[in-house]
This record gives sequence, C-alpha cells and structure tokens, in this order.
Amino acid sequence: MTEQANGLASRVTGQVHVIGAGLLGASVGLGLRARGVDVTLEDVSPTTAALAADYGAGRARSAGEPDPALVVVATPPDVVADAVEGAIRRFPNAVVTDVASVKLAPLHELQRRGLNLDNYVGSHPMAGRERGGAIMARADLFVARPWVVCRDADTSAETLALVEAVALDLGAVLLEMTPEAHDRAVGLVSHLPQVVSSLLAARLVPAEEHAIELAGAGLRDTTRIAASDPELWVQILGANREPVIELLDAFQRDVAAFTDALRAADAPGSKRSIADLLASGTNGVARIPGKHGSAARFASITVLIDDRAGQLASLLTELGELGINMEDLRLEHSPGAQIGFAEIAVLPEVAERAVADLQSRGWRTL
Ligand SMILES: NC(=O)c1ccc[n+]([C@@H]2O[C@H](COP(=O)([O-])OP(=O)(O)OC[C@H]3O[C@@H](n4cnc5c(N)ncnc54)[C@H](O)[C@@H]3O)[C@@H](O)[C@H]2O)c1
Ligand SMILES: O=C(O)C(=O)C[C@]1(C(=O)O)C=C[C@@H](O)C=C1
Repeated sequence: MTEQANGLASRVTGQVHVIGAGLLGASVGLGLRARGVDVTLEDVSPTTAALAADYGAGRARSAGEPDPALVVVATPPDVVADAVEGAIRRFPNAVVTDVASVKLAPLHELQRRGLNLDNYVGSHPMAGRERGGAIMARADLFVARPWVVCRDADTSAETLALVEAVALDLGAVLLEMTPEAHDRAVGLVSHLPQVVSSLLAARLVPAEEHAIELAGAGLRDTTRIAASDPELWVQILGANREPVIELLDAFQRDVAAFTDALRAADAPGSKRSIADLLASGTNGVARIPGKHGSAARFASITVLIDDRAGQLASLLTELGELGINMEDLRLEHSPGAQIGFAEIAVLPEVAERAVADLQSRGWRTL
C-alpha cells in the first residue's frame, strides 16, 4: 500500500490512464487522485479531458511516457470495443478494463476481432448518476457500491488483482460474475427500471399544469432516472435487448393482470388479486440491499424543518450531539408551504430513541 499525505492509502501501484473522461472516467480519476495515484486522462473531446483535469481528475499524457499500469475505458458502450482494442495495441504492457453497463456485446466484438485478451478484463461499477459529463463526477461515486468483474479462465491473476485494486481503492464492493449472468442481472435491476421510469415520466408530458403541481415524493422516487441521457440508454438497451425484452414481456403481463383485476374490482376475488399484486411489490422492495449492501434496511424518521436558513444545519448538529449516526438523508420541500421534510435513515435499533430525543429538543417528527 502507498500512504498519502491525506492519510488515504492506495492499493494501486503505477499509473492509471482513463479513456473517456466523462462522469465515470472523471469519477475514477478523482477517487484515485485522492489516494495519490498518478492518473492521466484522454477523451475524444479535448474540452472534456481538460475540464476533467481542471476538476482534479488527472492530467494529460505526455508523448513518450512509458505504458500505464492500467487503462480504464469509460466511453459510451458502442465504442468500448474500439477503445479497448486501441488501448491493447497502444499499451501492450498495460492491463485494460472497461466500465460499460453491458458486458457481453463488447466482449463478443473483441473476441470476433481475434485480439489477445489476456490483459483485458471487463468490469462494471453499479454506481452512476442520471446525468453524465465530467462536471457531474464525484470521488465518492463508487463508495459501498457493487463493482462487478467479469473474469474468465484466461484472465491472469495480475490482471485481476490490478482491476480489483482500483475498485477497492474507490471504496466499492467487489463481485465476480460471468458476462452472461451480469447482463441478465442488470437487465432486471437497472435496465427494466430505466424503461419503466422513462415511460412513466413520459405520461407527464401531456398532463395539465394543475396535476403536475401536486407532484410529491412518490413521483420523484419513481422518475429520478427518467432524466438519464437517452443516447446512452439507446446503446445500453440495444446491447442487452434479449434479457430486457423478456423482462418487459413479463412486466406487460403483470400490468395486464393488474388492469383486469382493477376493471373487475367488484367481482369476487378481484380485491385479493389487486392486494396480492401490490404485496408482491412490498416483498420485492424488501429484497433491495441497503446502503452497505446488506438486506437489512434502515429505519426512516421524518423531521419537519422550517424553511429558514440554518435549520438543517442545526438538525444535523443536534443529531451528532445525540450520538445518532445518520446513514442517509433526503430533503423534500412542500410546494407552496414554508416547511421542509428531512427524511433521515438510521439503524432500526436507534430509531425510537432518536425520535424521542429529537422531540424532547422541540423538533417535530412524522
Ligand atoms: N452513467 C452511469 O450511471 C453509468 C454507470 C456505470 C457505468 N456506466 C458506463 O460508463 C461508460 C461512460 O458513461 P458516462 O456516464 O461516464 O458517460 P459520459 O457521457 O459522461 O462520458 C463518456 C465520455 O467518453 C467520451 N468518448 C466518447 N467516445 C470516445 C472515444 N472513442 N475515445 C475517448 N473518449 C470518448 C465522451 O466524449 C465522454 O466525455 C458507459 O459505457 C456507461 O455504460 C455509466
Ligand atoms: O443511480 C443512477 O442514476 C443510475 O442509473 C445508476 C445505474 C443503475 O441502474 O443503478 C445506471 C446504469 C449503470 O450501468 C449503473 C448504475
């Protein structure tokens, strides 16, 4: 391990070169720079590369520098195979990985080209944001998020170790999967949600203004990712269409069953069908891992805060004084009202005490 002045040690030894300095590439750069790793950046857009460098994600490569130890390809999926091939040819001594959201299509393309893939292993951090670009990058993007590595029998121990070191340095949780299993899994947990969220949000376009004004947390929770880049998602969905089509067909059957039950709501058995379908959702959501990757979810307490400067800061200070560790925080503003809601996730065992202590200090909770 290499110790940094800021106390963060790095497992990665040697230089890391990032190709594609957008959200993912610049976030990798920022996280590794914080650990003192020498990161160089490259982008088809010189402005993006310069912007990422200005944010502190790395520096430009100079002519004649020796090969980096590792190349991280973070370009859009449809040019990943080209960028990986370019990296393998330009840097024969480097390990190469990519972070594309689909793993099988780029791998098949690289195999079709007959390249020696001994130094390449595909990977995918399950972390991102609905908006791309270097300007959105964050050093802590990958903290506590799964990072899938799709090794195969040809992957050397050194190749694997270096890619794993990057993921661990960035605070991610490593998982190993075959590309096939990965693509099926992300079809369910990432690609289907994107389509459903986008189509749901699309229903808002023709809606009347007075309906939109009533929008609250439920709509925001279910539509956040609908703001994602359509161009990126056309590529992702196109590259993983078979699992996604299967999932969408099953989803359509559920929607049809639900609609039929609702249409016949007074018929015997219909209310039970509706309840059963809704209860399946409750059971499904209970399976989503919490912030730290375990199935145990946090308890949530909601505190009302006046819409005045300093209120949130006081709440956070008081939580600290009470010794209550905040696992997550979400803020909600009530449109038109001078009040906000701070939804705080805490460990279930401290939730009751947290509410009592906050109330005794004059905070209003829901
Ligand atoms: N956005 C997410 O939430 C997310 C999460 C995990 C993985 N990914 C994957 O990460 C990759 C990058 O996504 P992003 O969100 O960072 O996109 P982005 O648009 O923010 O960044 C991609 C960058 O690649 C550059 N680029 C395009 N073609 C290039 C080429 N041939 N050579 C060099 N640079 C090139 C673009 O100019 C852009 O700056 C994609 O493959 C995506 O599937 C995205
Ligand atoms: O949180 C988000 O904004 C994301 O969409 C991230 C998300 C996901 O579905 O979890 C999206 C696509 C990536 O391949 C990985 C992560």
